[in-house]
Amino acid sequence: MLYPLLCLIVLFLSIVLWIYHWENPRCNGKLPPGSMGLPVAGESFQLFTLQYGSLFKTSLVGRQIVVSTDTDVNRVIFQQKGKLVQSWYMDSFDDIVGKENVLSSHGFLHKCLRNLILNLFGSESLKEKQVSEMEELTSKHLRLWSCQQPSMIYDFTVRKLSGCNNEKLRGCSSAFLDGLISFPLNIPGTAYWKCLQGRNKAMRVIKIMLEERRGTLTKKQDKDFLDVALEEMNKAGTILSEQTALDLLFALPFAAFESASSAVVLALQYLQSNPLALAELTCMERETKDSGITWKEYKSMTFTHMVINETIRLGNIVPTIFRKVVKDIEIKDYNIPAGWIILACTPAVHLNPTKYEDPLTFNPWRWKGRELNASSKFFMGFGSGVRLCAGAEFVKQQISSFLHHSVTNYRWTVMKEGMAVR
Ligand code: HEM
Repeated sequence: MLYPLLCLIVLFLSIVLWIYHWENPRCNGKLPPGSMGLPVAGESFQLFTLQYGSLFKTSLVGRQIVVSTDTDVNRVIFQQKGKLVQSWYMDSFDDIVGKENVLSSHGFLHKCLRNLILNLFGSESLKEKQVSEMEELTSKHLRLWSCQQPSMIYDFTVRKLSGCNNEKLRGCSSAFLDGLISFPLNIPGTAYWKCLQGRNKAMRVIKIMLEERRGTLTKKQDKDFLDVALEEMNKAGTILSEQTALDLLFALPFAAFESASSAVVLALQYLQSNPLALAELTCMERETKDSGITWKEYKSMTFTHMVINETIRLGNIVPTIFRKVVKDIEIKDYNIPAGWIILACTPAVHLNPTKYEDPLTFNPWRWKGRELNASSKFFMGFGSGVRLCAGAEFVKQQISSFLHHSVTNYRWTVMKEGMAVR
């Protein structure tokens, strides 16, 4: 009788201790305010109603988390080069986009992947050549749009990566995109399962593309990502494995397509409801109206850049960025222990009325006289610091080309009202 009773008391005390530790996590200082919520579930269900100020602790799906909408804290975190914090994404995200994806990679591997991407998508490689390629493709796709074939951004990214438009690869994309943001339940029939199936199919196609290219590798001038990746993989002591290259080839078109197409659609929606902005965009003076836009012209399209920044500011395309704390951080009188996740909500500053007057209004003119860079203290739509979006210049150029052609050569009407949910 005594033994079961003792067991019950021990069990009870262990549960009480566990709940106490859950609510009062270990910390070498003061944690930010907030609550850890219920054991395990944390505050997953209340996240969007929490009100503890701009920096608070909580727990979401079993993780210890500090949420930051504080611009200074976010800036400090983004400037870190992996010593205090590391980029972090959920395991289910890594399962889908690949374990060695650029977003989750660190140190030398991250540097190597980032350089490979910037070689293709950074502003140096964009200049004249890309402007004309983009022009040609935009015009072609705008014509195709009348036949309902909107896949411009996806096709262009795949072309830059592999030199061709692979129909089979495009076929895998819809299943993949449906499941990218879904509950990670790998059971036949679920969106997540379909997504992993889509990934497997796409990876088989990409592997064949890489194999075919391996057999025909030549020293050509105009290299795509397959050429560059194979060259890098052939170097002695390289850190780039075949799997990493395949993961990158798989993930980039989707990353580019998802974000850039959202931005284009939002820009059109905002412009449609703001005739003054649409008129100003339409009457851009051209040196020679019949030829394509030059790099110099693209750089001087100030109002277009203002429209793009305003769209990204208002559009919340990337609502949060995650970092994992690798060494205790002292910040603003608080201590964030190693192992915790920081969820940096960059859009909070974009909608802060003290930084942007009447923040929910689409007003491209507010950017007059402000910096139009991809990142500044009050604009982090493309992230900031060492992980600043590697496709920022590329996507801005894509959107500029698209907006210019659609407003100068076409008129559009809204056929069915959509609703953007923030
Ligand atoms: C409007 C469109 C886009 C938005 C709003 C956007 C936003 C972002 C943000 C916020 C980050 C930082 C993530 C972090 O710090 O963890 C990021 C990273 C990245 N983006 Fe974009 N992005 C866009 C388009 C693109 C495109 C078209 C490409 C591909 C060419 C691309 C490639 C990347 C890559 C490779 C990274 C990782 C950089 C690194 O970790 O060093 N993005 N993007």
